[in-house]
Amino acid sequence: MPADTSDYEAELDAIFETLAELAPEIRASLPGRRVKSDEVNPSGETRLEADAYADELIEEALGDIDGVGTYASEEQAEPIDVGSGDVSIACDPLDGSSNIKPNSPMGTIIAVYEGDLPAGGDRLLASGFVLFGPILTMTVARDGQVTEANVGDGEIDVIDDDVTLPEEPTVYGMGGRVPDWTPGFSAFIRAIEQEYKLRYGGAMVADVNQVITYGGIFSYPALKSAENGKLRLQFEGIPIAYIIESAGGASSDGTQSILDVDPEKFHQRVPVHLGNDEMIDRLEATLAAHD
Ligand SMILES: O=P(O)(O)OC[C@H]1O[C@](O)(COP(=O)(O)O)[C@@H](O)[C@@H]1O
Ligand SMILES: [Mg+2]
Ligand SMILES: [Mg+2]
Repeated sequence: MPADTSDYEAELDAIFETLAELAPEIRASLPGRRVKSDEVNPSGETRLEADAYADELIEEALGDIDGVGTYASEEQAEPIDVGSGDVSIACDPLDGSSNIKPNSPMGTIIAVYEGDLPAGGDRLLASGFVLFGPILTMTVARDGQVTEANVGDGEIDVIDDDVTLPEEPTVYGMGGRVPDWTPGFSAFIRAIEQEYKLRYGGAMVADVNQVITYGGIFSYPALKSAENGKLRLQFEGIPIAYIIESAGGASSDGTQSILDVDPEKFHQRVPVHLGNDEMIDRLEATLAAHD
């Protein structure tokens, strides 16, 4: 169960209003920043100039909000003290940033936690993502409710105040090389590919938004070469799991909700499965049968 938000309404309002204001600014900064920098992030990935720029912009704006004490980013080794206050923000400034080169969609993810990091789903106050697609949108989960808004002009213009996964799933998308999948995960995909359409673009927020829109499942699974997969718990796993669960779906690390995973390390990775309840149940059952 995520944390009680009643003492943090003002901070949450300010955080999401500020993120909406930043969205067009981040988008406008992208065309000139498609090249790689010579830096490597804490997960060992080469940063793009766009990753670094978006991170600075977000740290400055969200770090300035009253009540926000800590800003942490996938792009930085340690959380940063940005003021006094009990609210910590964990951010993936650009999710799927390798998509900038082919000009494909990507996003920004934020998780708002109560207290110090690393934190688990029980200390999450709210989460959201901006999707830099043909339309600039922001999807926010707060108090168990998901809203989608247009933020193209920096204002929150709500399109849907009760985003819910469709009951009939139709799409699936998953990361990792096929020979690197575990036997259980391969068996699950072999079964569902008979029924559903493949949709995978390489940016979690965009791939997850396909699932939110059409119903289905998104996975970045445990791999033979990496038992915790690729995605990071604080910055990607927990915030998106909360959005999917609040929209009536389910999340799993293979055996339990991602919101129940123990946060041990700041840049910890976690296998991620998100989608309609029955597909997550079927996945967990197939993985258990191949254990
Ligand atoms: O290139 P792969 O292995 O399919 O990985 C894609 C996954 O990696 C990510 O791009 C990781 O995010 P970052 O760009 O923030 O590192 C996810 O958005 C996406 O699901
Ligand atoms: Mg990411
Ligand atoms: Mg990123």
